[in-house]
Amino acid sequence: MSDIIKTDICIIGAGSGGLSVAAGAVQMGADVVLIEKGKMGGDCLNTGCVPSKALLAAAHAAENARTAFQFGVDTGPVAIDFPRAMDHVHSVIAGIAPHDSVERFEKLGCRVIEAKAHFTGPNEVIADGKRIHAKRFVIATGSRAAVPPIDGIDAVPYFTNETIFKNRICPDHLLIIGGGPIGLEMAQAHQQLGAKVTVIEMATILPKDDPDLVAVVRDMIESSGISLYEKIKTKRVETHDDQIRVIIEHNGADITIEGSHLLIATGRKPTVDDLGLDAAGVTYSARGINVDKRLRTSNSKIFAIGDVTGGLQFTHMAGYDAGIVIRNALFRLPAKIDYKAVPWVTYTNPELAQVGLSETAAREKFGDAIRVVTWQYAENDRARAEARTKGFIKIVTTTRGKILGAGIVGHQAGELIGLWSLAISQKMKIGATAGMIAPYPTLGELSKRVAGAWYTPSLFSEKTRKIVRFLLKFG
Ligand SMILES: Cc1cc2nc3c(=O)[nH]c(=O)nc-3n(C[C@H](O)[C@H](O)[C@H](O)COP(=O)(O)OP(=O)(O)OC[C@H]3O[C@@H](n4cnc5c(N)ncnc54)[C@H](O)[C@@H]3O)c2cc1C
Ligand SMILES: NC(=O)c1ccc[n+]([C@@H]2O[C@H](COP(=O)([O-])OP(=O)(O)OC[C@H]3O[C@@H](n4cnc5c(N)ncnc54)[C@H](O)[C@@H]3O)[C@@H](O)[C@H]2O)c1
Repeated sequence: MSDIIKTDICIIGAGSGGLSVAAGAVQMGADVVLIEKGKMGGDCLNTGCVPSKALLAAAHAAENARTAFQFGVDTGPVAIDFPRAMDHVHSVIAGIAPHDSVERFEKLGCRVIEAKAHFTGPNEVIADGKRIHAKRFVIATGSRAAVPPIDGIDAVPYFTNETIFKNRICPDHLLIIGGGPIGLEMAQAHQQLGAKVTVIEMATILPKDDPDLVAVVRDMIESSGISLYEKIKTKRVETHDDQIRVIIEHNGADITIEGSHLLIATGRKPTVDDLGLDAAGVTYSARGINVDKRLRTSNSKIFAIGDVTGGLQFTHMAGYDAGIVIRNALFRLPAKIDYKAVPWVTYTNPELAQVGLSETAAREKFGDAIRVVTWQYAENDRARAEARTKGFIKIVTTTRGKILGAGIVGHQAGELIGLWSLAISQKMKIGATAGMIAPYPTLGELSKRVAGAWYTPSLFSEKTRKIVRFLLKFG
């Protein structure tokens, strides 16, 4: 226990947030110690974004084959080899892993310690028997699945995001408690790979998203054959022979749903246990570590970023937070977080993407002094050519045309939302997108057309017609 390492920055957690701080800081000349107790790359690489999107890609491939007949392409019955779909998932992880590896970070110049870390005081962390004293610490310990205290839950086997990607047998009937992004992405992935799926949600699905956009996803979920129960109380879970039973209360009566497997996808809890936060003088709650706008904790030499702060739990936000910390810790700039233009995407088919204020949030802030314009995928020629006509784009502006928020539900919505993130972060007006030349035929034209729709009432008004008729009198 006598080794003392003195360093500029000590980072606890090598997930999306910790790795971004480490890579940035070391390449800018700081001495960096990076500590990871599990797999390098954290949740996103090993048990989150990457495996979920890889499994969805396999599932969408199956669905595309099933629906290819509409293009005159007959595939015959589609056979799913579930273990090979999982092999695809793990080959994608393995392909990305070197980028997040101990070897790469050591090559960059970081000292990587593979052990569990905890604070022993305001300026000391211990890991692997080494005492680390740093000018600044960064806590980037992420989050884990929060399992609700449902009666009987401790006596039934269930998956969380940490175990579901290890499963190599296609469930006969996957029961999913929780209809957020994890629940819905996994529901669609498994349904398209051949499982029967039931989703049980205590509120409404995707409760953080615009209900008009969510309605399109709900329609897709239900029409694909997934059973969906919303506004439901889960009373109890139990095993029966080799099956799992979920007992729910529906319209005042108890209903028993029986399935072969259970996935819990009911949100996250921050990883704050056994970190010695009290010794470090860092305050926290069940939601996560408290931080100010510069991401400093109650101990100003210790920063916290990413999921552990309980904010917007996305990989791109952990990366964004990392940039704020680098500016504060390395350059002593008072950089502050600004979450006005944070996009997020749920990668179901159709995808649902959102950035800025939703219509509801905008009405709460501006009352009726907003304008809302929409444009349907069905009116986009590329969407028609690809038979992807479900969905629409919705833009919310001030009455003077400042863009406040954008929501898109439809094919490739996640690829389309970037333009609107930029527009909001740069405080652009709707005229900028209306005037943009969009290549034809692309889904990108949706953005131009919805912006054009903003001008339709004034452009094709009686007043404009009068002006045009007047000007035409002059030849
Ligand atoms: C199924 C699923 C799908 C997702 N899909 C997406 C998506 O498509 N897009 C998106 O943007 N986000 C997605 N997310 C969210 C995303 O994974 C997280 O927001 C992101 O990983 C958070 O990064 P982080 O660095 O804060 O934490 P993590 O990635 O969780 O990293 C924290 C690291 O800290 C380590 N650690 C914890 N305690 C200690 C300790 N005491 N000592 C040493 N090390 C420690 C952990 O082992 C872990 O490696 C998904 C999440 C899940 C679960
Ligand atoms: N595409 C993406 O970017 C993506 C994908 C997956 C996860 N994530 C991130 O991971 C986070 C966690 O995802 P998540 O889906 O677990 O959490 P979530 O908090 O977003 O959704 C959980 C859902 O479970 C419901 N729920 C909670 N307790 C319940 C109970 N007892 N019975 C029935 N329903 C219950 C909630 O009402 C909610 O709709 C997300 O919020 C997001 O930040 C992102």
